[in-house]
Amino acid sequence: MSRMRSSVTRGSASANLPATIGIAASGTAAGRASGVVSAAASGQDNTPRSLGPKLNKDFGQHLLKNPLVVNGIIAKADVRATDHVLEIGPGTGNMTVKLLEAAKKVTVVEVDPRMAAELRKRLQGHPHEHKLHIILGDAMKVELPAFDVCVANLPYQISSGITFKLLLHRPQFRVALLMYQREFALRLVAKPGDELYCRLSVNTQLLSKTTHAMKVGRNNFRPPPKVESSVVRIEPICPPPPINFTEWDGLLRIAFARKNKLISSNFKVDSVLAMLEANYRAFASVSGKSVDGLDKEKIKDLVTDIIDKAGLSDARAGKMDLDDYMKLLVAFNEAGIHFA
Ligand SMILES: C[S@@+](CC[C@H](N)C(=O)[O-])C[C@H]1O[C@@H](n2cnc3c(N)ncnc32)[C@H](O)[C@@H]1O
Repeated sequence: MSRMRSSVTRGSASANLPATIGIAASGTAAGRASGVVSAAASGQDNTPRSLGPKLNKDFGQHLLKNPLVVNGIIAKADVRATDHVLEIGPGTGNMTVKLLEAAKKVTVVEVDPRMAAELRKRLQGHPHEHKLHIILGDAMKVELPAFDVCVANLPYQISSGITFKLLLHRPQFRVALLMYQREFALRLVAKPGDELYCRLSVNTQLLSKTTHAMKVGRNNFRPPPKVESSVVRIEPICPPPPINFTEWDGLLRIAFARKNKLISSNFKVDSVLAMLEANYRAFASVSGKSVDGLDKEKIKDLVTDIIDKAGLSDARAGKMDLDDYMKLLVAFNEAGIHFA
């Protein structure tokens, strides 16, 4: 019986990531630096060491060598036989092989041609080879297909960017199981009042339900990274909230500039008032609204009034929830205060 070969596309560079949402979460974007090769903590290494290209830490190449972890991630993704799965960064295919068994189709996006070649070689003659489609390119730049489930042991340097690229992708997917650096993962799931609660938490949770799915120790990777990892389950909120994300993220940037201060004082910083005044004038000129007598002091009074009326005069960014932020954005916009 002749077997169909996997298909390969060279990705086009059309990253259409809207606005600025969530890209710069504070202090979280460190990549995994290479460490010393060592044996898995549990389970068997399913990557033949004699095969495969030299691992490149610039691409975050830390292969998941413990099949128990691979199977655990795929089980939590609840892949159905009818699913089209997207895998970011397949490497030598430790997860890809398992995904092919479970899904109808698997599209992988791999930036390193040596890895893509290795994957093709590994799957040559495999009974599910025909289900595999390889996109050779940078996942941040290529156009992603419609898919049901995303699974990835991510290169950590693209954690924030790829998370929002996925969340803003249309049509929406059902679920994503993504491996992150532990601290980044904890930020994604942090709740108001938690130490790690930040703009990244609020932006992600506006668009999805996030849960911490699994801790993964360093020794499950080859080579082991310097940091611990965690898998997060991400379920997009469907339909997405009808929010102008540029406005939303603009408000959050001001709020989280000093998350433990009173929110009202964050909006009274000189540079913030100047920006709000300029935006107010721009919107007023479009809508024909008068700006007679408008100055920074007037904007300050308006801001104070809005925050008071929203019942947030004692609130601090680090303790406000999604509803508080939504209420505040609506009140600001209704009064002609804009963040973009
Ligand atoms: C942490 S390794 C995971 C490999 C494999 N999935 C595994 O678990 O064994 C990350 C993979 O992503 C690839 N990669 C790095 N940056 C990428 C990017 N911007 N777009 C697509 N793939 C990327 C690397 O070449 C590497 O194969």
